[in-house]
Amino acid sequence: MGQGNSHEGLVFSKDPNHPANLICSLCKNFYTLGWVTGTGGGISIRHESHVYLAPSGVQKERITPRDIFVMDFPTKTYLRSPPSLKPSACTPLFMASFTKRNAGACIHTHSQAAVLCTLLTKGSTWSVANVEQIKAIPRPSTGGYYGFFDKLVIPIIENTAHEEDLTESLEKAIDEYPDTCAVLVRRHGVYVWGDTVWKAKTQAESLDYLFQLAVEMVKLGMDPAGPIAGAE
Ligand SMILES: CSC[C@@H](O)[C@@H](O)C(=O)COP(=O)(O)O
Ligand SMILES: [Zn+2]
Repeated sequence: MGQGNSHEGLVFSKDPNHPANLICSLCKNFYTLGWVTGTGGGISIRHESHVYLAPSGVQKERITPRDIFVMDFPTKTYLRSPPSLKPSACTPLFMASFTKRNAGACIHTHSQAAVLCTLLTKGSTWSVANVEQIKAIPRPSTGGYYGFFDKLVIPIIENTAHEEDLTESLEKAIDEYPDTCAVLVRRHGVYVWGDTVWKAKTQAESLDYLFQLAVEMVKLGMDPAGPIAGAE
């Protein structure tokens, strides 16, 4: 065991639902979806007072629990730092969802559909309406979820040279869009969070479905946020 691995109990568990195991299995899953290819993207999980983070610049689908960083959430100090690795550059962005929204997990993808949706508009939001999958997206102001006839609006922030420099604009978007569970990053990807890791996953999947659908709709000359044809 190298230096920095003194807290093995924090990451080694036979439980497949232990956050350190989940980060590894979900990254494999996300890799097959094209969300975390070429080291981009990732996921962080907050469980009780601990935040679990992947290392930076590594092939995310090959991470093992040995590589996982653990932060003490109240003090923001690292309890476990694997030697020769740095925590994900997305850490301050994941932390924004934990501190501002009390999220239990935050997923960052480099999904091409997400990137394309940021290129379909020069504006600061992306919208979709009247699609069944919208109903999987929570709407905190109502205490429930979006309805089929609602318009879902996701803020878009501009990309920066370095991931951590996105923090201020992501925090601003979270404040300005209290109903959003995601922020798109132009020419880069999306951050999606949820109350639990499973909610974050279903919300990220639902949003990616909507991003892919919207791209196809635009190719067919349809407006993803427009009214239902014939119902105007
Ligand atoms: C392909 S490099 C991508 C990184 O710059 C960044 O955008 C990213 O999503 C992952 O950062 P990382 O520090 O590897 O967790
Ligand atoms: Zn990224």
